[in-house]
Amino acid sequence: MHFFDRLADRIATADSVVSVGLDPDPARLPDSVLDADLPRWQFNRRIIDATHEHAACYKPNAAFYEDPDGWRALEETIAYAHGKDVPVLLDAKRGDIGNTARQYAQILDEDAGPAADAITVNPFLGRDSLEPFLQRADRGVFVLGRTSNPGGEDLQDLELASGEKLYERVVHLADLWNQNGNVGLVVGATNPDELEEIRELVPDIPFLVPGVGAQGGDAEAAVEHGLADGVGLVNSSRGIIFAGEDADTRRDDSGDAFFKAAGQSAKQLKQRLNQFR
Ligand SMILES: O=C(O)c1cc(=O)[nH]c(=O)n1[C@@H]1O[C@H](COP(=O)(O)O)[C@@H](O)[C@H]1O
Repeated sequence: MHFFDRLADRIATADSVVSVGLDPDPARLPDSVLDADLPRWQFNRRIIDATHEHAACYKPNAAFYEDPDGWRALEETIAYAHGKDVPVLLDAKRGDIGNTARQYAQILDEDAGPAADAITVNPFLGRDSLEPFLQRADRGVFVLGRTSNPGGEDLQDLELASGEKLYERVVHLADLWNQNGNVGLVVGATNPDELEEIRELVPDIPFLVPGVGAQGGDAEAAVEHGLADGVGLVNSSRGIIFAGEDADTRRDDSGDAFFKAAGQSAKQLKQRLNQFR
């Protein structure tokens, strides 16, 4: 089954386009998980328990798992999310020469262990760097289009000789690369004008829209322009997983209040986004 069909099913089941970002910064974990064998896995497990009814997908960012314990935590997390019928979008922003890209793409391969259902990729190295991902028709490939960070404009807004901006060229290429119907675009909620413009350029491609919550992006624009035929994702990471981070809650041994706050935050974001769907 194609990734975007699976995602559409999940969006319908959860009545939600919320992507819950699993970015378990070790410096911010609550005391209740610190004694566990794998604190990041214990943290994610409790976040998933608290939020799964409201999650269209989980988006672990690979940066928070790039050490031996981290990869174990990530594998457990992917398997657990799948056990709750929630797809996993690995935010790894991959992009390298073909020979290397083939290795990176193995994270989409179930033979090698719990596999991500989709991945974010960086288009800077061009089509061959993305080919090993694009050819996996059953997996989603989200190409960075216009990112949410302030420095995104340094390169992405550059005007080419053709008069197009660089991000517009990337969007056009992503459309060409979408021969298997598995390409999405990453467009930050902090750029509502670009969101609207990119949606006009590619009416049929689902977006992953990060930047609501901690980065202060525009939730209404994220929904209005992020969805293609009702399919797309609006991500919040810190705004959900650390919603319970006041000093008392964080030190509480049971963790109950901490994780309850994450569940409430995911539910509130779902309800807010649903007003605009
Ligand atoms: O690809 C991404 O998900 C991404 C692209 C982008 O333009 N901006 C962006 O914030 N992200 C990721 O989305 C998440 C946002 O986290 P919060 O700011 O905590 O909600 C992080 O994992 C970022 O790496």
